[in-house]
Amino acid sequence: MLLCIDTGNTNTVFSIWDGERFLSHWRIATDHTRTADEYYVWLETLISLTHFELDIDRCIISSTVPRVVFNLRVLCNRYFNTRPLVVGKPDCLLPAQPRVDAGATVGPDRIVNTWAAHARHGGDLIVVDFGTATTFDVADTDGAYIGGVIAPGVNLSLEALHMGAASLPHVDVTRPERVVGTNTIACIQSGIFWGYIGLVEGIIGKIRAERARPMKVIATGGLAPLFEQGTDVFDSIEDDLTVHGLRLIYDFNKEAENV
Ligand SMILES: Nc1ncnc2c1ncn2[C@@H]1O[C@H](COP(=O)(O)OP(=O)(O)OP(=O)(O)O)[C@@H](O)[C@H]1O
Ligand SMILES: CC(C)(CO)[C@@H](O)C(=O)NCCC(=O)O
Ligand SMILES: [K+]
Repeated sequence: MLLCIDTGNTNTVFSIWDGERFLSHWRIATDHTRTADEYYVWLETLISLTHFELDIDRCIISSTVPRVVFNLRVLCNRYFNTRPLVVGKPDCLLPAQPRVDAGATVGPDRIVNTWAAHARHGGDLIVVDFGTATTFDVADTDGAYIGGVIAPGVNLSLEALHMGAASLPHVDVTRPERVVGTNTIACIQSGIFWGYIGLVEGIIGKIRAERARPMKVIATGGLAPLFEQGTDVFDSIEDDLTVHGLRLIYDFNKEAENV
């Protein structure tokens, strides 16, 4: 079985692929101090609550937090007796190379999202990921990442407002009934919800104008279903996009006899 690990700046998702389907999607807060032993105890407990055998012998990692990779490697080596593929490292082959400025690095999650969306939909695409950051990844017709946009994430913006303004409370993001709020919380919720709708629609419109071609828009990340309620720019919402891409990239390396 293949263990796919997707580490974002806020959360890390562990998913187990049995060759035909994902058996699990388990989430833990990203914390660079967590040790391999801690990951294993947590994973083993969750696995013991299911009906399947612990049979992991392969592993692939995407991490936007460089510091956690060391302990994840130790987890794979020590407990699953396998050397993991790490997206973005030279020994992990990519089905399509990012076409960006010489020497520029691209977040591995963005490379993985782009390839996953390409495999599912083909053609020119924009992937919108509502994670810690709100990112837009542009895929060329061959599925290569060719650039994008990074904006502050929804929860980060809410937190910044609360931190920077003495009288503004922390509020949860939700779709407000009206645009014009009649209390502080409703005003903030409107600013965030309709503000991000405007940001997403505006950026997608500008990318389409710049690229001058039709592009499908695929949305992912925990907040995608909420924002879908305020716009019709998304062609599809896919909550498993990153781990799906990890599985595809692992298979690509296997076919190339790189693992
Ligand atoms: N209605 C909601 N209000 C606030 N947060 C929500 C809501 N629905 C989902 N979420 C958040 O979405 C998150 C899951 O999204 P996702 O995994 O894409 O992002 P993340 O884990 O925050 O970011 P990253 O992947 O960068 O670590 C959960 O942590 C959850 O807090
Ligand atoms: C933009 C984030 C934080 C989104 O998770 C991540 O992809 C990242 O750290 N990227 C590095 C810079 C880049 O992608 O251009
Ligand atoms: K993510």
